[in-house]
Amino acid sequence: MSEKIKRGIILMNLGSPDSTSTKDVKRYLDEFLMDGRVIDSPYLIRTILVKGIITPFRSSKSAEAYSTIWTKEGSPLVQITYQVQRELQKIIKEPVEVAMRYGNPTMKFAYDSLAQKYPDLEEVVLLPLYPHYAMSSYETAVVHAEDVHKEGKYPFKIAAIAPFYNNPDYISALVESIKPHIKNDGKHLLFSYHSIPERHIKKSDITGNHCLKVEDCCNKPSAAHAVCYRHQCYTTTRLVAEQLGLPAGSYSVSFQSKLGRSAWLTPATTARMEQMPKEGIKDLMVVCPSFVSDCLETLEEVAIREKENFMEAGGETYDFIPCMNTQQSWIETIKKWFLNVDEPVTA
Ligand SMILES: C=CC1=C(C)c2cc3[nH]c(cc4nc(cc5[nH]c(cc1n2)c(C)c5CCC(=O)O)C(CCC(=O)O)=C4C)c(C)c3C=C
Ligand SMILES: [Fe+2]
Ligand SMILES: [Fe+2]
Repeated sequence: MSEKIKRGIILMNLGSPDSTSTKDVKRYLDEFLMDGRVIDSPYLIRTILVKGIITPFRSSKSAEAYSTIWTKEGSPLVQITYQVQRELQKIIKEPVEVAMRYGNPTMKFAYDSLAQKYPDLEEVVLLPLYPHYAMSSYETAVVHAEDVHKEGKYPFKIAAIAPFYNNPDYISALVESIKPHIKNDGKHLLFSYHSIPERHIKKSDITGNHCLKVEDCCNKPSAAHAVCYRHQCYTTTRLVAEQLGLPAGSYSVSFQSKLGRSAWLTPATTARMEQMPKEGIKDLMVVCPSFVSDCLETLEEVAIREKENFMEAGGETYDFIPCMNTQQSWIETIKKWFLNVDEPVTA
């Protein structure tokens, strides 16, 4: 008799449009930006903002950006997540599924596939592919997964792996992805993280009086750090810099992909690209640790557009460091977390 499979894993990523047509991009952006954890205005204002202003104007520009990175298989982010699935499936016997927060494949599709193919499943481990906690990434993915799970009355329970920004295996895998680019030739290493609104940092603060309220908040001990995106980005940077032995001043942090006019985390990557050559930084490497898979924000924004900004401002060399993608140590790390799901991944 065949062995009963009791556990499975779902790799959860953000998602992409189904194609680069303006129609598909608009549908994707509407779903994404109507998420109250992404644009957190009251529903009516959000609807006017998103459907009346942002997506009618942004969709065609965004579709053009997607066309520059699209492959014959589709979106890099979705395809890389499938590649991770295949690599992981080679080294674990339990089923591995993929789900996107927005677009396809949906969370429901992943749960349904598992439930149909594996009737003995008792637990599904969710891995949101975000190293850092933000209400607009990790939180919305997990809440959505819980909602769909409740609605579908699936026979298995679910357990989510926590943000892994300081997990030693994640840090080592990230370091391994950066190391081949470091030649000890004086190049500056920029850690460019996805930005978020400052308002979100304050909203997520579980103490209500620490984040962006206390001077140098991210470096002062606080329970708020368990869900503080900026603290977690700084921590990843510090741990990677320590492991690479980078001297102070040879690396820095910036935040990319701002949308709209409100205050987002600074310094902005675009502003730094213009300033760095004037400060004497002419040779640059850029790594994007808020993403584990390459996507629009790394391949188009950082590898193409920000490079142009840096070179136009007087930069001389620019190395974009790809995400971990299907790197073997990253795949082995996911396997380890899955097999030890009851142990915390965050220190
Ligand atoms: C790293 C995690 C992410 C956080 C946090 C995040 C916050 C956030 N994003 C937007 C708006 C957009 N993001 C877009 C693309 C995009 N964002 C992430 C990840 C995070 N976003 C990824 C991986 C991607 C790429 C998706 C892909 O298909 O490759 C886009 C769409 C593209 C565009 O038109 O620029 C938007 C819009 C907000 C408003 C936000 C926090 C409030
Ligand atoms: Fe984003
Ligand atoms: Fe903080």
